[in-house]
Amino acid sequence: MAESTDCHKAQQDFPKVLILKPIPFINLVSEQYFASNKFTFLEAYDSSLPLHQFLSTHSPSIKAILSSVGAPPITADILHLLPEVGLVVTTSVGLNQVDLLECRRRGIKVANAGSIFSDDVADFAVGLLIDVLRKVSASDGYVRKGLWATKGDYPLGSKLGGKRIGIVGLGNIGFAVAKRLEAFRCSISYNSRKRKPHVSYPFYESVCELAANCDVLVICCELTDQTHHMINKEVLSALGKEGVIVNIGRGAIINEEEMVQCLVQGEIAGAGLDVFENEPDVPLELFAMDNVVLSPHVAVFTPESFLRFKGPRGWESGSFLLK
Ligand SMILES: O=CC(=O)O
Repeated sequence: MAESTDCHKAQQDFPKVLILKPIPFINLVSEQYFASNKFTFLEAYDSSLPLHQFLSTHSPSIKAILSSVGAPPITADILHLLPEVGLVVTTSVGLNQVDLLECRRRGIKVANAGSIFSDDVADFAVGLLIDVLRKVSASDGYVRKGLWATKGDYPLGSKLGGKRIGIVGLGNIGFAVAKRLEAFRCSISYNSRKRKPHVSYPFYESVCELAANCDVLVICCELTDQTHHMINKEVLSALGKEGVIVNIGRGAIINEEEMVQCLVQGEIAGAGLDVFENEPDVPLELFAMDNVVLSPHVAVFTPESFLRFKGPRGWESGSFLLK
């Protein structure tokens, strides 16, 4: 009994790490993760207290925040309630849910998943593109509904090789997508915040010009104030009636309403979408379109990548990059 009380006391002294929403797929590592002997995890989502009250109650002991894809935003208001926080870590690549300016202002360190899942996301982007062009999911549905036998052959898809691919955001993921599509004999060009001096792919300063010179746009950039709704009707019209868009970045980089309109009116040919503006809500119009492939934000990583970066003593140092 004394031992368990001591143990309980010792645990109370561990630095507290706040979690605002269950970490997706944490079952991949869960037992060791929650048995940490270095931290106590405080799961705000399990508390019956309203969030602000929960945070005020625990605020002196919360030293770090663990975030993830789809977690509530870590705003200046939340950070204001947590004066002892010195570190925010997210299992995601995207940092759009973290107020980075406020973190910088307060000297809070921020770490994300860096490039450890880039291959997985890039594989998925190529998968979505092949699916849209060659109608893999649509023809699967055709066979399953028994329509092959009653209605005959399904329309053929379009060839990937030779397509002009525009990568929007040539970071780790964008580059991994480009390398894969080069192997399919596609030609690559890109738009990024800045021209990359060591990259020979043609660079377009304007995303609209990139779209006008491509058959496919693959959205790989971060969601920021600058990229919010950057892909709008004008860009999609420039991509044109034969054009296809793939999004594995964040839903709100595309003006979803305008994209749906373009798809409904046949102003672009198709879309492969892993991310949406208001996840998990997906515009209903898309459900009826067999030129659109939908997935529920799963490009993110595979169990293999997740486990590869966990050594016998937990996460290997260097897996998560400090920003
Ligand atoms: O969307 C996934 C991520 O940001 O890791």
